[in-house]
Formats: sequence, structure tokens, C-alpha cells
Amino acid sequence: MKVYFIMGSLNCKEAPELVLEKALKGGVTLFQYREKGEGCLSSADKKALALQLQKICRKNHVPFIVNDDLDLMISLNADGLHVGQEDGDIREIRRRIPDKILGVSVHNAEEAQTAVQIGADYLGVGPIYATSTKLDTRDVMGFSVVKELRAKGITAPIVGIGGIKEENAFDVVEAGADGVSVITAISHHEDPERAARGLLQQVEEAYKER
Ligand SMILES: Nc1nc(C(F)(F)F)ncc1COP(=O)(O)OP(=O)(O)O
Ligand SMILES: [Mg+2]
Repeated sequence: MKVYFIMGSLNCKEAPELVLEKALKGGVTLFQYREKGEGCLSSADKKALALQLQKICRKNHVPFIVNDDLDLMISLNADGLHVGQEDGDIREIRRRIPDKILGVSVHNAEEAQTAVQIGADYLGVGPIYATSTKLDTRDVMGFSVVKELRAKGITAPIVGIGGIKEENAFDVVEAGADGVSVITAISHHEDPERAARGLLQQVEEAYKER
């Protein structure tokens, strides 16, 4: 969970395959394919890119997670799925993929407790900081939301998401997250490998402080 890279074709300034290769070289520990936004790929093109990115993750022994699209996840036999609060019945999804990684977006302790009770394997908590990547986010929460979840006894794996970059990743992990998830901080960086490495260094620094 340390450095969870999320991206789709619209998030990349160069070929997504190249961005992912570089990010993995820099130490990304988990990847989510999130093909979303105005003009994003769909059907055959989306599946073709997903297969390419899955192959690259497999070569680097990093799990490949699909965002939202359960059918695509099943057709690729991907390692898991990430869903938000509005992406369908989480209980039904858990029942359909009992042996896969299931990540759930949560914004407060109540949503977190429900997701854990249903069997979520990790929680995506945010937006921690302001982000321009996802337009329909809830209000920005700051890293204190992670502290609150831990104080309320949530022990499940947590990644922070939303506007996280090398400069602010330390605080998110020090607050109690197991890692950080990023899109732009890596995908828009002129050197995705260096961006990933810098994030990993910050996360591992924070691990030492805990
Ligand atoms: N995609 C995500 N990944 C994570 C992860 F934990 F993996 F970092 N956390 C949160 C989200 C946001 O998920 P959602 O609320 O469904 O919105 P969208 O489908 O637009 O991403
Ligand atoms: Mg979603």
C-alpha cells in the first residue's frame, strides 16, 4: 500500500505503458487502472490498454487493480477492484469476487466501519488535499481524517488520496495511513520514476516515525 499509483490514458502526457514502466521502476507498490473522464477509452480500446498495463504489472510483481468496472476486472482476472460509495452494492460485489482485493472509498468512520464489516481489504480515504483530477469529490478533509479513523478503532489498511505529492505524503502516513495513492504527482511528472521514488522515500521515512 506504500505508493499506490492510479492512472488512465487521460492522466498521461506520454504513452501510459511508458509512464507505468517508469513508475514501477521508481518503486510503485500497487497500481489501479482508472479510465475515466471526458473522452476516455471505452470497450475494446479500454480493454486493450488494460491488458497491456496488467502485463506490465505482472512482470513487475505488482498487483493490478481495476477502478469501478467489475466486468472488466473479471474478464481480465485482475487482482482486484476499487469502488466508491456510489459504484454499486458493495456486499454484492464482495460476494461476486470473494478471493480478489476489494478496495472501497470512504469519507468517515461510519462508511469505514460498514466497508470493513462487508469485507473491504483496504480503504481509500480522501480527498486529503485539494485535487483537480477528480471533479466530483467530497470536501477536502486534511490528514486529520486518517487520525480520526484510527482513533475510532479502524485498523484496516488505509491509503490517503487526493492532492498527495512528495511534499505532503509524510504527514498522511504519520497520521496513520499505510500508504498514499496518487495520480498527477506521478503521471504528470517529467520523470515518473523519480516521482515514485521520492514518494516512497517519504512514506518509508514516516514508517520509521510511527
Ligand atoms: N479511485 C479511487 N481509488 C482509491 C484508492 F484507495 F485506491 F486509492 N481511493 C478512492 C478512489 C475514488 O473512488 P470513487 O469515489 O469511486 O471515484 P472514482 O471512481 O472517480 O475514482
Ligand atoms: Mg468509483
